Amino acid sequence: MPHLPPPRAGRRVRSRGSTKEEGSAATEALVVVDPGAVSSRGRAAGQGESDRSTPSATLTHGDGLGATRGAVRRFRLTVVEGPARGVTWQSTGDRCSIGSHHRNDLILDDPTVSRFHCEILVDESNVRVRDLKSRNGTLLDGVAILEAFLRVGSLLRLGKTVIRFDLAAETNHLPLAEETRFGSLTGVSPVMRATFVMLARAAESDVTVLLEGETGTGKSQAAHSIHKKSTRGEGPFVIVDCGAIHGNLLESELFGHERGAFTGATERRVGAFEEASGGTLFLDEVGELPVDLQPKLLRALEAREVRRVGSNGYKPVDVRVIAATNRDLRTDVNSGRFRADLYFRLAVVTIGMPPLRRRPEDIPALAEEILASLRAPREAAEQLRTPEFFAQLRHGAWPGNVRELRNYVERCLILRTIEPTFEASGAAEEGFSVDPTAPYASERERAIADFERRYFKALLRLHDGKVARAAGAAGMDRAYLYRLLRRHGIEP
Ligand SMILES: Nc1ncnc2c1ncn2[C@@H]1O[C@H](COP(=O)(O)OP(=O)(O)OP(=O)(O)O)[C@@H](O)[C@H]1O
Repeated sequence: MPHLPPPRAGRRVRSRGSTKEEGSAATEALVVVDPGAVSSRGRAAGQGESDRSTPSATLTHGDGLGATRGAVRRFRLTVVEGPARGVTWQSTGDRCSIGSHHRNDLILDDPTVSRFHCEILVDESNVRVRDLKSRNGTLLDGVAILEAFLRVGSLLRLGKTVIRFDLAAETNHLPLAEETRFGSLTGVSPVMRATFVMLARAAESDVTVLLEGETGTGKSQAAHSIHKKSTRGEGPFVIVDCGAIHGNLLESELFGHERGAFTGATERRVGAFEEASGGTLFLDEVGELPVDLQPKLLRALEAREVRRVGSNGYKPVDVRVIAATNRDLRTDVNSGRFRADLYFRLAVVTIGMPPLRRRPEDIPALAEEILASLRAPREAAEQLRTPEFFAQLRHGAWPGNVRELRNYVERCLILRTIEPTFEASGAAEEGFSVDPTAPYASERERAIADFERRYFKALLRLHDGKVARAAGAAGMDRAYLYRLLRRHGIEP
């Protein structure tokens, strides 16, 4: 698998490590409503989930298209209570962000609604609502939720506003790339091919892009691939890891400094913006940018000119900016940790890199590519190319996504043995394992996915692989159980 090449003239800095409105939600609960309830009302069966969020940007899609046909059910929202009563909204894609800010899909002019209050995401198997750390919380049928499945007729309360959710009979068709590669990224799954469409469109323009996704999902690779395919591809690609550099130094890293600007500034230094001139500046972990630096970055993005620390004058720069984050910055905007104006400057286009657990069908292709890139002796690689090995890979939880997959395959290759995957080892021994370095929302997601996989495997073992019997014993619809088994790649 190709690694990100060392950037030309660039460098990579590795990571170190209003007043309260009415209707405040006192407690929050994670409500998981059986999505089968939606299916039984005529929804198309399928697989995939989605968790990434995006504002109403020019290029959006769901990471949970799960759509072999690239289609998701259309849905409709009706405001039934509150200042916007009577307003209706119909989806044209796979999501709807709701809030009082004008960059939402459904804009609610209600002071009790947060700027980015919540988001609704649809994929082939379910529809979910996710609260974006709103001030007054999101209540689903009277219960405060962080994330929950929606049913037809569900009522969502956001402050003083109540919205009814309905599915339409029609579907929305979302574009999928025919190619199974984009630059150095590989993906055969519909969700990855949908991502490739977004990345390709971003490469055609000079627009600022915000890449969102968990660690190891390929954000850096995506940024570099966009750069290479853009008209700036021959120019420099400069990377600054905003989470790795201390505040003061970060300012100098980004904008440069004059000699004597501060203690230790013995030489004049050109910053990343100037260094990337004619090319692309990649701001990794942009959510870590200290609050006092945010206005300076905003100014640089707006005016396309920078001022070195210790200098009086501004210098124009010709740079395309791509930023990446493993957090949902909208929640940081709500909490005041990230400036809204900077967020919008960065998120002109937002693209979500889907986690590997949402696209297990990509794993064999990725593993093949990893094996080829490791240039191992043929016989050693052949030993691993077994159906058992690939089946095990598909069942892994991969909280570290493609990076973890790569490390795992490499380890197996070196040790010439098939080691237990994360799920098979840690989770089975301890019953439950968590990664406290990962964001809470993604860890919770992973825990739920882990639980489902282990539960269904144990359930099937208990019932000798008889799905109908297992479904009956578990109190589930058989078709729904089949669908979940398919989603998790579990063979009955
Ligand atoms: N779709 C993909 N196809 C091929 N390789 C991939 C893909 N996604 C990720 N990788 C590989 O996974 C590893 C991690 O990718 P990358 O560094 O781009 O992830 P990231 O999202 O930027 O991670 P972090 O947030 O931790 O910086 C790299 O070795 C990269 O080559």
